[in-house]
Order: sequence, then structure tokens, then C-alpha cells
Amino acid sequence: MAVPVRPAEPALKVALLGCGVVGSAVATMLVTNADDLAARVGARLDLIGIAVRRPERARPDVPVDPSLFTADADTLVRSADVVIEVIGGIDPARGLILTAMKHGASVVTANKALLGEDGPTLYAAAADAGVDLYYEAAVAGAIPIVRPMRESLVGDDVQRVLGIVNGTTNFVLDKMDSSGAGFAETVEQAQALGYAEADPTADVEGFDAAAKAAILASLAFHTRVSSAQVHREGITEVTAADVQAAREMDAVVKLLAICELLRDESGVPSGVSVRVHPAMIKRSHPLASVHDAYNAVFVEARAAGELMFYGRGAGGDPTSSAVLGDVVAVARHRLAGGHGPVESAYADLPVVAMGEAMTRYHISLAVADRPGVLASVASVFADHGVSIETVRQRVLGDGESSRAELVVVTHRAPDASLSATVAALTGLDTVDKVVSWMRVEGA
Ligand SMILES: NC(=O)C1=CN([C@@H]2O[C@H](COP(=O)(O)OP(=O)(O)OC[C@H]3O[C@@H](n4cnc5c(N)ncnc54)[C@H](O)[C@@H]3O)[C@@H](O)[C@H]2O)C=CC1
Ligand SMILES: N[C@@H](CC=O)C(=O)O
Ligand code: NA
Repeated sequence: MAVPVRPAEPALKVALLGCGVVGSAVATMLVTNADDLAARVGARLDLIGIAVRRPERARPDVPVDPSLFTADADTLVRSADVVIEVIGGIDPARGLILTAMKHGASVVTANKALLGEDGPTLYAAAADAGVDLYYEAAVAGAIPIVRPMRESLVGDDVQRVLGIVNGTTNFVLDKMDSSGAGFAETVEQAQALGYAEADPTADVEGFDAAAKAAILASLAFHTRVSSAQVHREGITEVTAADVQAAREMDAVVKLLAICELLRDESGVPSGVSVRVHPAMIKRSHPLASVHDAYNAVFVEARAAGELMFYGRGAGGDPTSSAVLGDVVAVARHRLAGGHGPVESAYADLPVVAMGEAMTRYHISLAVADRPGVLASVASVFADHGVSIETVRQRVLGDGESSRAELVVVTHRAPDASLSATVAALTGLDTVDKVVSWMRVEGA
């Protein structure tokens, strides 16, 4: 397709910070797609510099003039119209973004760790400077979810967001389910494929998903939620036995990010619950069919009903798609004047403790197989106000050993009651061991 070339058009100066997995894909798209981007923006996007740690290093895969590489990020951001931050981490990324905004640049970032920790500071700086802060790549990579939450759904009332928002952990859990692969080996594969964070602990311990959950909850409920306020459990404790237990329930184990609006008896919003943890989800649920490093986000809104967003949540090319979409958007605003949405935190709802979240548990117990055991176990649930949905008993061994496995799935109850139930079962005479417990999500 012939691209209309209009050499007399103005140009915008673009600075790129970082040239790793995402930065190198962004630089490549900026250069190889330059004419189309110019036509879409109405101005050329001139890449004026790429800040890296070692500018002298050869980068044959990045088709840019090597003289663009610089170690002086601070000077670079002062002369740009648009700054793309894909360094990651808190500092120096935060300082560079603030300097860029102070000098009049709009900022596009993929940095969920920084937004989750200190988003309000960045929003305030953008508002003070009258520039844009865009971050589509920060949640679920290529999937358009930040813009739908910030703009398309902003006239509706979001009730709940349920998502698989970390590609690395989905990749690992999916391989554990499909091929019984080991944990360490699959994490290494995810790193090699460019899905994992620089330190994969951020992925496997749920920090990355918690930052994304904080961003999603803030947008969904017009309330500031920081990563530190998100209840977080990673996947390092998920065992092959948990995966097998899920399989026996015709379910899979997924690391879920769950953001829920809580209401009082009159239906008035009273708080938000934001959490990240592994959960069993039935194979019939659409999230169960999210394989490999794919992500998916379910949004339940009052008027819209259920929406599902699905696609690639990690990797250089998919992430660069989201970054470039933001670059075009902020570049258009600069040409037309004005800017995109600012922070919306007017609802200012409290973030409730995990104990107040309504959850369901799958609990597997090793018990003695004799009269009265089931009654004693059931009484522990009753004492904690937890209602049982199903109980399954399997005699272990040849039936001579008098041992059995008891699998209990509960109805929803406050998470504090459920965790207290597990603790009480652990101390019960008739229970040899609480073999495993995991939350259950979805219908
Ligand atoms: N890799 C992925 O799939 C995705 C990554 N992201 C986010 O994108 C950002 C970048 O991620 P990756 O490209 O994967 O990381 P990376 O580790 O591959 O690249 C980071 C780059 O920044 C450079 N850098 C670090 N400190 C610097 C400094 N002080 N000055 C100049 N350059 C510096 C590093 O040398 C490296 O080239 C992070 O915020 C990450 O969370 C977001 C979505 C997906
Ligand atoms: N490490 C992240 C990358 C995208 O945010 C992931 O695995 O999803
Ligand atoms: Na996205």
C-alpha cells in the first residue's frame, strides 16, 4: 500500500529509554514502520536517542543508527516531545519520567512495577505539566485493556475484573498441567522467550500480577490501589499434587488477579478487594482455555455485562504493539492540542483485607477411615460458619489400612473463616494431615 509521504509535515522528537526485549522491538517498529506511523500521526516520529547502559555494545538486531545510543538518559529526556520508558524498575525510571514531564514531554511506559508502586505521583506530574501518561503495555501486554478501562467503560459501573495477567506463570502452570513439566525448567523457557521479568521472582511470586491488579482495580473502581495493598500469593508452592487434584475436579490451576467491588446492605459501594493467588478453575470456564503465555481479562460491568479480552500478554513484539499504539495516541494529542484522560480516583474506596474477601476452598485431607470422622470434620466447618458444597471420600491402599482421603469443596465464605477452618482441621485428632488446600474461582 502506498503511504502518502508529506515531507513538509512537522516532526515529533521521540526518546526511547531501554533497549532490551521490549525496547529493541519498539525501536525496530519505529524505524521500519516510520512512513505509516507518520501518515497515522500526521507528523514524523524522529527517534532522537536510545538510552542504554552500554552504548558502545553492538546491537545488530536493532536497525538504527548506532550513534543514537547514549548512556545519558537524563539529557535525552529533556529535549523530547515523547518519551518511551521501557527500562523497568522503580529508579531511575521514575526520576527520568518526572524529568521528561517537567520538560514538557508526554510519556509512554510499560512499567507496571512503577505504576503499581507510585502511579499517583506520575499522574500528578502529568497533570501539572499538561502532558499525557499512557501505559497500555503495562497490563496484559498487547491486549487492549487499559484504554477500554480508562475510556470505553468509563460510563459504566465495573463490578469485577478477573484475569490471567502474567504470561510467565501461565506458561509454567500450563506446561505443568499438559506435560507434567518441572517448575525450574519451564521458568527458564519463559525467560528465553522474553516473557519473564529481568528477575523472574517478580513473575513466580506474583509481584508482577499484583502490580497489574493494582492498576486494573484503580481504573475499574476510581480508587487508588497500590501494589502493596494487593493480597499476593505466587505459584512457587503449587505442587504436581495440586495440579492433579484440580484435574480430578475437571479443573486447572491458574494464577488469577481478582478485583471486586464490595457493597453494603443497601447496595452502596463500600470497598474493594484486590488479590492475586493460584486458584482452581473448571475446564469449562473460558479462562481455563488460556494456554501458553497468553493472557485474558474478564470484566463484569453493570450495563455491559461480561466482556473478555484475550491475547498475548508478554514478549517483545506483542508488547511493542501496545507501546506504539500509545505513542501514536499521545503524538496525535500533541499535534491537535490537549491530552488524554487524567487520574480518576474520586470514589476513594477502602481496600479491604484478604480475610473479608468471599472465597471458596478445595481442601484435601488425609484422615482415619472410621465412624465419626466425617462428622468431626463437618463440625469444624460448621463451627466456622462455612457451608460445604461437596465431599468426596476415597479409601487409601487396600482398605486394610483404615486411612482415607477426604476432599471437601466449600461454598463461598469470608476468606478469614476458611483459613481458620484449615488451621482448625490441622489440629483435629481425626485428621492426619491437611494434604492441600486451594481457592476455587469461577462458577
Ligand atoms: N518483556 C515483556 O514481555 C514485557 C515487559 N514489560 C515491561 O517493559 C519494561 C522493559 O522490560 P524488558 O524489555 O523485558 O526488560 P529488559 O531487561 O529486557 O530491558 C531493559 C533494558 O533497559 C536497560 N536499562 C536498565 N537500566 C537502565 C538505565 N539506568 N539507563 C538506561 N538503560 C537501562 C537495560 O540495559 C535493558 O536493555 C519493564 O517495565 C517490563 O515490566 C511489559 C510488558 C511485557
Ligand atoms: N513478565 C511479564 C511480562 C509482561 O508483563 C509476564 O510474564 O507476563
Ligand atoms: Na495491554
